[in-house]
Amino acid sequence: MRIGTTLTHYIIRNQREIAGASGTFTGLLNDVSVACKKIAALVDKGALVNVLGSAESENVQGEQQKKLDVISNEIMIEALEHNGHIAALASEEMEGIHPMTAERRGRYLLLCDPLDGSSNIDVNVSVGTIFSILRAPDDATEPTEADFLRPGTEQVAAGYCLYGPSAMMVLTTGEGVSMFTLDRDIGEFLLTRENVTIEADTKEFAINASYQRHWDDPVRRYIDECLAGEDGPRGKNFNMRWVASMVAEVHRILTRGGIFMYPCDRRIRAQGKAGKLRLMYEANPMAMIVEQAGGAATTGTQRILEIEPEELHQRVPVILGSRNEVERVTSYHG
Ligand SMILES: O=P(O)(O)OC[C@H]1O[C@](O)(COP(=O)(O)O)[C@@H](O)[C@@H]1O
Ligand SMILES: [Mg+2]
Ligand SMILES: [Mg+2]
Repeated sequence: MRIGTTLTHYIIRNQREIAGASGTFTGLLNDVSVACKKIAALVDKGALVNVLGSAESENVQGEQQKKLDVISNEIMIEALEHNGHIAALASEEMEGIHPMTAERRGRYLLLCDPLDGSSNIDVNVSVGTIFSILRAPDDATEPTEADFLRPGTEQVAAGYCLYGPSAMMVLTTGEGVSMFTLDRDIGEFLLTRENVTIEADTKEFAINASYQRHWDDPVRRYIDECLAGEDGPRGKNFNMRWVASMVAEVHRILTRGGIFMYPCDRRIRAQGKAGKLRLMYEANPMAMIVEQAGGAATTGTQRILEIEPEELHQRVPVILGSRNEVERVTSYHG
């Protein structure tokens, strides 16, 4: 499609090709983009408005919430609640699902991490919103949590909005990945890149190396080999990055390749968890985007998109990005 096309027009054009499309999906993506524009405006204003700092509360996962975590969650609910596009919403910041009333019940389910990378809010470093869209069950009965527990292969669409120097919406509906940049003067996301692909090889990895002493052998081996550079078995030097906002890491990988790892380790296992990142709000949508761009995403032992979810707030190890590197780390787990 023509570079500069608005996100709304882009979605309408896509949907026109689908027989029987009712406009609900177009409306839903429009709701999400409105919410993201509102969050982008707040992130942009930062210390000028009262959105920085702690909210003095914890979310269901026992994590300290930031004011902007709570506000972003409210913005998502408000944008989606009245339009009849979704049957229910699930969010990292809410313990249970948020069902719509019967008269407002739509055909889709939306899952989101309203604000990803919250530790970066107060230091003015990139954060983002991640979302995943599933189809609601046909029978139009009251949606339940069980309706959300579907493998990532069933996602109808996934995307994120990066609040960086520019705000960017990155979207897949299962036919490749497109990027839109927010033109703040006209308040629209405009298409700036289509058919995004991730190089199969890379010389850049991202991992929080402060947990090195807790790592399992396969992860330790992979990183040791990268660090050994030209003199080691890989025969090339690697660069390292860690933003601590998954959205920013994935965006870098979509732009110039790389591998991102948040593995399970002894520290995480000792807390009774299987990983740090959330399957439904982080791993699944990002895995769909990365695969749609020709990359790969595994837990080390399994393709992320094929995991059968057991609970809404389930956590998983994540290894994603340039295909050959992800396959290498995964083979070390074999
Ligand atoms: O602080 P750590 O352990 O490096 O973790 C950073 C990771 O945590 C996350 O921030 C989790 O997201 P939230 O901010 O939504 O909780 C990821 O985006 C990021 O990759
Ligand atoms: Mg997150
Ligand atoms: Mg979050």
